[in-house]
Amino acid sequence: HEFQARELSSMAPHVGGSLSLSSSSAVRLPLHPQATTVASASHRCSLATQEGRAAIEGRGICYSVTTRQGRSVPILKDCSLSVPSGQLWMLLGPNGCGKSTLLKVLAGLLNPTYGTVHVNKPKSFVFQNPDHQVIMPTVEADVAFGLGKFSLSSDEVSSRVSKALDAVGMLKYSQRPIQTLSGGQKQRVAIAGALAEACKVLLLDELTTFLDEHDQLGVIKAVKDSVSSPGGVSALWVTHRLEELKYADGVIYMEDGRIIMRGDVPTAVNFLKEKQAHYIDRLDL
Ligand SMILES: Nc1ncnc2c1ncn2[C@@H]1O[C@H](COP(=O)(O)OP(=O)(O)OP(=O)(O)O)[C@@H](O)[C@H]1O
Repeated sequence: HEFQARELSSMAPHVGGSLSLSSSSAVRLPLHPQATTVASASHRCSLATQEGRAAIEGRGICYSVTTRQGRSVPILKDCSLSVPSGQLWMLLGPNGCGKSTLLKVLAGLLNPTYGTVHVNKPKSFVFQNPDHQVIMPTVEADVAFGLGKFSLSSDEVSSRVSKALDAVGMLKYSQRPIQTLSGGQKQRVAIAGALAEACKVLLLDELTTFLDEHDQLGVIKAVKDSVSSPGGVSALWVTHRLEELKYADGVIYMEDGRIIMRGDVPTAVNFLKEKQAHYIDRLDL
C-alpha cells in the first residue's frame, strides 16, 4: 500500500494524492429490484442517449451537507456523467474530491440536492474493506444469502450461485470457510453475490486499495469478465490505481466536487500526462 502511495505521488501527484488508509465501513448492499429514476431535481432533462438509455446516468448532480452552524457546504457541484450498458468506467480524482459521495448518490444511498440520477436495476454497491463484505460462514452460503428474498427453488439458487462463482473464478472455493480467504478472494465473493442477484449495475468503491498485486488483478479481471460477458452488466469503479485504467472502457476524473474530464482511455492518459507536466513545471526545479 505504501508502495502504491509513493508510486502515485511521484508519478502523478494531482491524480492520486496521498492514499487514505481509513476505511469506510463496508457492506455489500443490494439495492431495489426495479429500474426507476430518482429525481430530487429542480430541473429534469432527457435521460436518453443517442444510442439508447445509458446504464448509469446523472445530470447536474449537486450534493451539499449542512454544518451545525447551518452553513451549506457543497460536496458535489453540477456533476453529469453517463456510463453505457455493458461497459466498465473508472472514476478517478484526488482524496476528498467527491468520488465516494458521487457513487453513493448513484447508488441511491444519498439523495442529491439537485440533479437527476438514473441507474439500471438491480444494482449493487460494494465497498472497499473486504473483511466486512462477506457475512456467511462459507463461500457458497454467502453468495446464496442475497437470493433469500427472491423465493427461488433450491435448484435455481444452486445454479445461480455456481454461475456467479464461476464468473469470478471462485467456483472451486465454494465450500471454503470465508475466514480462510484472502482479501481479494473475499472481494470476488462479494462481487459474485451481486452477480447471483442478476445485478445490472455494479458500483464499486476502491475495491483494490488493500489488495496485493495478485488479488488486485483477480478482482479487476472478475469485474471486466462480468462486464464483457453477454447480459450487459455495467460497472463504475472508483480507484486511485492508474495501472487499472487498461481495463476501462471510459474514465471520469473529478476535482473539488466537479467532473472535469470524461473520455476514453487515450483521452484520459493525455489528460493525466498534461496534469503531471503542469505540476512538474510549477515545481520550478
Ligand atoms: N457528511 C459529510 N459531512 C461533511 N463533509 C463531508 C460529508 N461527506 C463527505 N464530506 C466531505 O466531502 C468531500 C468528499 O468526500 P468523498 O469521501 O466523497 O471523497 P473521495 O473522493 O471519495 O475521497 P477518497 O479518495 O479519500 O476516498 C470530503 O472533503 C469529505 O470530507
